[in-house]
Amino acid sequence: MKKKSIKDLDVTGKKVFCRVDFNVPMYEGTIADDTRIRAALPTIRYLAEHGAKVILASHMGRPKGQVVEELRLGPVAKKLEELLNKEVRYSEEVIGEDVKKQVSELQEGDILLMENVRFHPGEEKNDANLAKEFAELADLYVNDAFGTAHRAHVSTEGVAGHLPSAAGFLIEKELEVLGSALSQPQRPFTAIIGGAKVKDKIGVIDNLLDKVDNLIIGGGLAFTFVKAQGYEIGDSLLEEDKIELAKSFMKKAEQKGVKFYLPIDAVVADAFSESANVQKVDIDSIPEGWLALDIGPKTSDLYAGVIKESKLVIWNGPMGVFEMEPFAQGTKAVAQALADAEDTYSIIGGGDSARAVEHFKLSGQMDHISTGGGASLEFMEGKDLPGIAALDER
Ligand SMILES: Nc1ncnc2c1ncn2[C@@H]1O[C@H](COP(=O)(O)OP(=O)(O)O)[C@@H](O)[C@H]1O
Ligand SMILES: O=C(OP(=O)(O)O)[C@H](O)COP(=O)(O)O
Repeated sequence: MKKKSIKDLDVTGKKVFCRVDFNVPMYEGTIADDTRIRAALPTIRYLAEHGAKVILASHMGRPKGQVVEELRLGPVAKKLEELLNKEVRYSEEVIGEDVKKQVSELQEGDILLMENVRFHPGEEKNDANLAKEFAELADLYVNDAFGTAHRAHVSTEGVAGHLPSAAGFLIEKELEVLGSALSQPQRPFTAIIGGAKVKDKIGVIDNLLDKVDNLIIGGGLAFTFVKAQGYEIGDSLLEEDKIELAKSFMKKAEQKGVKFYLPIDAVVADAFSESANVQKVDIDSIPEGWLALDIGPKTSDLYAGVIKESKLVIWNGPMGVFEMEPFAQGTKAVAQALADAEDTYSIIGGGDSARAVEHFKLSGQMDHISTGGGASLEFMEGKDLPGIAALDER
């Protein structure tokens, strides 16, 4: 089931609705990491150089169907202009008169970025009317938003039903690299899961247990498991209704002979702040009212040892709140262990994990840095990604 590539489309003179993932981390109004924008450049350049009228669509953050000023794509349009060295038009609305007018004015090779598609309440509901409205803007649909390919939203899935469609270069590359690493994984195969999107990732763990030899848990996610082990976790991140599920995963791991690693110590703070009081404690001693914001040094050593012995490691989600110096050590230790492990093929998945590796200046020592966190995980689980499934076949 090979999907069409943009090279299979005749794009010259055509209006191409191109979904990209410009969900980049922002810090005080500026783009903290432009990896995802750079990753989309080959497709955007190809379209423009082949005379397409390019309409770019992306989301940023989770504005839940409302306009959130800080999540406007203006800074992204500027950054894109800088990277392409070419004018990028920008509309401050998702759909409406301004977008329509600007689209009608596009000449061959011109590029227009529309506003954050998640400002529209229909986007995440995969609303049929919005899909038609997007489709009416264009002649062709290209999806290059690998990071959002696991979402069945209008701009990633719904609109594909109305237009001839194809995958962009980034999606092709991601599928090729991830597909070949996972078709017959080198073993021991280790997955490291961290970060804060507990709801999203907890289900992934279930499926990974069928595939991996070692499963390492860190980040905010870990504390639902620590609680399930029977320890007190103070005010750490907790998904109360997932405790039973966490218990069942630990049982499944045991039955399947998968080694399941959880933090044995933690860095705790009395507030979610860089200037909080901080201490390192064993996992059974998290004080009441304190928050665990990083794995501790004993855990870092334990995890580094497992990484060293692995042949393939996929890593999604930081081990702690690495953006704040006092809670960055765990993430740094894991990144460093991956960088040092020469016989280990390392795949980094996800915006924040990629940002962490970049932050520690270790990107060059990783084998593949995926632009998708949740998307790469779901792909590795063997799930169909709706944003890819919806594209035309060759
Ligand atoms: N112990 C923790 N408590 C709260 N937040 C955490 C903790 N550990 C990591 N985080 C946060 O998780 C965020 C990343 O989570 P997530 O979006 O799930 O990762 P990714 O983008 O790599 O998939 C980071 O901003 C980090 O600060
Ligand atoms: O950043 C993203 O996912 P990731 O954090 O799993 O890499 C994508 O842009 C998808 O965003 P979403 O998880 O809000 O749908």
